[in-house]
Amino acid sequence: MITVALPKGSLLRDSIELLKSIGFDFSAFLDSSNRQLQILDPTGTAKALLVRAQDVPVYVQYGQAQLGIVGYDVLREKQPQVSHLLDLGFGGCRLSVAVKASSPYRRSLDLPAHGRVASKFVHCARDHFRQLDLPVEIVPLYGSVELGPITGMSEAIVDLVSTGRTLKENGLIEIEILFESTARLIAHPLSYRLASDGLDRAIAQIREAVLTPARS
Ligand SMILES: Nc1ncnc2c1ncn2[C@@H]1O[C@H](COP(=O)(O)OP(=O)(O)OP(=O)(O)O)[C@@H](O)[C@H]1O
Ligand SMILES: O=P(O)(O)OC[C@H]1O[C@H](OP(=O)(O)OP(=O)(O)O)[C@H](O)[C@@H]1O
Repeated sequence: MITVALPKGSLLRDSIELLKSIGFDFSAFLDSSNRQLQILDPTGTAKALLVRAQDVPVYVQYGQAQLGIVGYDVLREKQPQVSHLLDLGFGGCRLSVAVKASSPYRRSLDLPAHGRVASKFVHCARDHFRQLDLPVEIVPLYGSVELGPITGMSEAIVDLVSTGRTLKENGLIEIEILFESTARLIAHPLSYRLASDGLDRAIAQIREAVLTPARS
């Protein structure tokens, strides 16, 4: 029995579609009335756990799930001890620095020393400003990070940008990209090495499905 940890939110639909293309059906997680956090595929050969995006690597690192699907951004932020297997190609976004469009800042180095930067990605943000040798205070938030500069709580944010619509509608502009992100397939290192429970076959099928443009 293979167990896969799936992220709630933005990546869920594409993750379920990908697994469906290799014969595992977890579409019950897309039903808004569903409250089950663990479901069996109808064939009884695989199980899925529905977890918060940032918790996917936790279940994989500790071996409760042999496989997981998670954004590269989360892997950069959390640095979990998991095997990185495959870029799945969906969930494209980037981690960027953004400021109020009306501010004078046009690159990270324009920000004032000891200014505040709000982010859900505190480690990535800290690393970015440390590399620039610019001392800033990183203010940890859990969401709606754009409110930092809008309310005057912070000069800047480090947050995910995809279409750019959220920034635009909140009067912010992107001034620097830290890195690009897509969804990744990760594995529990020991399970991957032992290739137990048909894991190698499932990984090969996922690889094939990702390389084949049209999924059924
Ligand atoms: N706007 C977006 N467009 C495309 N992919 C995104 C977007 N926002 C986030 N992602 C990707 O989806 C993953 C999950 O993001 P999502 O916004 O669903 O959850 P979250 O808000 O990070 O998690 P939680 O709600 O548990 O705090 C991110 O780690 C990223 O890889
Ligand atoms: O560039 P866009 O396509 O507008 O997408 C970017 C938005 O998506 C994510 O927010 P999410 O929906 O996860 O909300 P939260 O992080 O604020 O909780 C991210 O934090 C941005 O706010």
